[in-house]
Amino acid sequence: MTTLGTPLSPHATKVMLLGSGELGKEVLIALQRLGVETIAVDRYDNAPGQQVAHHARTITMSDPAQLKALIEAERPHLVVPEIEAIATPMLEELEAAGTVRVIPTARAARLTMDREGIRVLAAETLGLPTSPYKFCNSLEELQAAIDSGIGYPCIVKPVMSSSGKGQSKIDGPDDVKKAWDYAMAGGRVSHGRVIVEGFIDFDYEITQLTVRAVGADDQIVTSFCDPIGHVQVSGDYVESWQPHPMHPAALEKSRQIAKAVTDNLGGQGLFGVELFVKGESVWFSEVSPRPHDTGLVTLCTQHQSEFELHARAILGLPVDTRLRNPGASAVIYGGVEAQGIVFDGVDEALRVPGTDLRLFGKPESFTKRRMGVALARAEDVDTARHNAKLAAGKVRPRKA
Ligand SMILES: Nc1ncnc2c1ncn2[C@@H]1O[C@H](COP(=O)(O)OP(=O)(O)OP(=O)(O)O)[C@@H](O)[C@H]1O
Ligand SMILES: NCC(=O)N[C@@H]1O[C@H](COP(=O)([O-])[O-])[C@@H](O)[C@H]1O
Ligand SMILES: [Mg+2]
Repeated sequence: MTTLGTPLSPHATKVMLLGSGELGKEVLIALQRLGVETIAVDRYDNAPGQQVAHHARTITMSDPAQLKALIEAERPHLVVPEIEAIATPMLEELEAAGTVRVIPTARAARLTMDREGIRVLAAETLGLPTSPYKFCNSLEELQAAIDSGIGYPCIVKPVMSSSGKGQSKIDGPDDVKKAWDYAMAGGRVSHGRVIVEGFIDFDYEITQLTVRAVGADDQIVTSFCDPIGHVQVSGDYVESWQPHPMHPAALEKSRQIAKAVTDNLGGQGLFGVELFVKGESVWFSEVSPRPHDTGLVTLCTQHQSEFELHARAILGLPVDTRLRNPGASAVIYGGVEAQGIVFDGVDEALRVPGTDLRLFGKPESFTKRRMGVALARAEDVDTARHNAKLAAGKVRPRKA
């Protein structure tokens, strides 16, 4: 049985988000609606989620001492990682000591914190199909890995990074040094280590949202959302849509892979399993043990968005993953480097039929920082994609 309390009272159900960007903000809103007391943590003040939570805290989440002190001071019932760059070994310690429950588990947060833990688990422990890969600590090791089997083209990424930061494609020997230098500059936490992956020439890629929630008989039940198709530019998502039509065999394989990975990671919550598909072949790419950026589209397509699904699943509540209607999302980048920007054309954007917007409220804009997203629902995915891109293009961020 799940019992929920009253926020700001001695019997509050308290949830702490570690990372409070656009994805955390929506999880926080879903939790608020259920009367959960929320604590939004991030590395900077006024992060999107901090603007909607009961409490806002700013710390260096990759510092184990700061993380421990905050968790011990706040004593949340659940700690919900929202980004990778967290001192996850400390979360494991606190979970083992019974201080807190980590979503989905502290081990899952540690394994997915960098590319190495999850890739070794998927490819070597679980034997799932992935791109060929190698981890390298220097430019020389990178060149050797490419020469001894990975070949060209290939992709280099810092072991700890996300949203394509520090990622580049290498087409030939001339690109190797540039890719190494770019990776060194682009990781969220500098590690001096990269993964080089053989390039998969896929037909399309999907995110298979997968939920582990408590069923009627108190057992964990796995359920799947409809596949989400997406387009990535420089390793960052720019457009997503749902449902993405798939060959039944490819869908079946995708779900088998998603089940194998999420069974192993365990716990309760929503996962975004990233897969590459070519014909009936499917490769595992990576997994987020939390809502996925491409899943922002579910805000306009599902009865329960990925954020509501996550909130429900972590609280032990039932979930409904059904699609309501086709839809699409299109990203709005900052386009400028400035604090406190303004957005022109919001009215024009919302005149596009079936559209909605999320402007995240990030205090500072960078040219390639995701500042908002346009959402469109429609009779079919093609119309939705067209309208989402049209609406996103009408929003014009600028310096105030
Ligand atoms: N081995 C590969 N072959 C072909 N394309 C790839 C490969 N690895 C990555 N990509 C492309 O780059 C995109 C981003 O890669 P990946 O998901 O590993 O980066 P990320 O920084 O973790 O991104 P995010 O945090 O947004 O998920 C993929 O969605 C895919 O489009
Ligand atoms: N692919 C992962 C992803 O999209 N994560 C989302 O981006 C935020 C960081 O944004 P920022 O870099 O603009 O601060 C994170 O907090 C999360 O919401
Ligand atoms: Mg990814």
